[in-house]
Amino acid sequence: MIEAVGLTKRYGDKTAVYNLSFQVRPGSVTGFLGPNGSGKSTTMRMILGLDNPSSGQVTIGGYPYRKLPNAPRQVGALLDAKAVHGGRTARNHLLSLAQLSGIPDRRVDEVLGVVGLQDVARKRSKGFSLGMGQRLGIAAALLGDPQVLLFDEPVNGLDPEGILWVRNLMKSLAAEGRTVFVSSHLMSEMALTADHLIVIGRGQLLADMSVQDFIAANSAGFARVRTPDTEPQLREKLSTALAEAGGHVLPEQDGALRVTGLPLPRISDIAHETDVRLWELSPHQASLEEAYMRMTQGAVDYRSTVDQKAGLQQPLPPGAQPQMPVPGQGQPGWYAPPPPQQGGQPFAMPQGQPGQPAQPSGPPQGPYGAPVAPAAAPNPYAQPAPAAPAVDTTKPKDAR
Ligand SMILES: Nc1ncnc2c1ncn2[C@@H]1O[C@H](COP(=O)(O)OP(=O)(O)OP(=O)(O)O)[C@@H](O)[C@H]1O
Repeated sequence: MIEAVGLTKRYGDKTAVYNLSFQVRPGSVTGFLGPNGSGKSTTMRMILGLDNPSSGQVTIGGYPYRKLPNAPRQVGALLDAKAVHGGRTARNHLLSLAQLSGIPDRRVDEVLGVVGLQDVARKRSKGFSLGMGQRLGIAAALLGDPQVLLFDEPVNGLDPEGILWVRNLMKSLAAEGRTVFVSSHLMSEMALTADHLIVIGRGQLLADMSVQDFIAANSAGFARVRTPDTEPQLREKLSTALAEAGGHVLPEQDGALRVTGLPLPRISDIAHETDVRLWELSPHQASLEEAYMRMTQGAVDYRSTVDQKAGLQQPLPPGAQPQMPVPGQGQPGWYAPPPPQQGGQPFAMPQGQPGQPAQPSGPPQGPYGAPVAPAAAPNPYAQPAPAAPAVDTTKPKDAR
């Protein structure tokens, strides 16, 4: 088990991690989520003894990493896949790691097989693609057959087959009773891989709960309602009636309506009363991505702006319609419906000073129950956000 208690890391004026306490338990995959710069890598580095906490502590099996007996046999980690000697072959890189930790040479060939690099084992790693580098980093993490594994964005650069392989690998490692702690920005992947989530924002704990609980706590389900495409006036009629009944109605890209605030039977009754035929009425659960966006939107330091294209865009071809606004696209502050029992985000960013308890109240609500981006939410930890373009999280850190 990994246990952090009051973990804090300051770099000069910058507080990267503040008073973080959590446990990562064996037997499940624990996802570690947070916006860019929220402190995930810093936390992982402290777990691995690569950085010293300013205060607090983090232990693995009760020991700080540096005091763990034979740590490389107990803990495997992928932090930065590019941190290899590019002039060495993949096999020699792993052999040198194995020899340092008293791991037999035959284990190197085993892990090369596990990650699918056996055919390039004798090639220098500087010629490796991003995905091959990731596989080599994963091989290094598996080398000592450790009980505790940390992976920082392991699927970066992997092809779909590789992503599926990593997903199954994480799950099988956890099923063997190991502790698996994995960070990723790919929410769809996390939803399929992780059992439990630890979410941080600006260095502080936002959530520590199962994936199911996280989604339920941060977004309500919604109904998709579709009226006949051939009769657009029915759609308008139903929208008005649903809104009058207290529902929140948003258009979906395919012409359906997304309705929150009304139970399905009520929507059906309203459609019947207003004499509107339905082609679809279906219940939906918000995705992990939507729940995550809702929770963390107040803790994002690097936010993109709409590209105005300086008037350079081509005029629409004759007859073409401008795109219909779609929930979550180009609508700042719209993420997923809030959970009804909470009336909003239950895990708002702490508004107080360090050391003071977080305020449980959610951010101000906008139309459709969506929280309005806090205009001047005091953040005692962040530096002023640089006027930088959005960070492309699909690229590895060293390629951004
Ligand atoms: N060595 C350092 N010196 C100064 N500041 C640092 C250092 N390492 C990290 N930071 C700062 O600490 C904060 C947390 O960074 P960290 O890399 O841990 O975030 P992250 O959650 O891993 O981000 P990302 O998702 O972009 O990888 C950032 O503001 C970063 O600039």
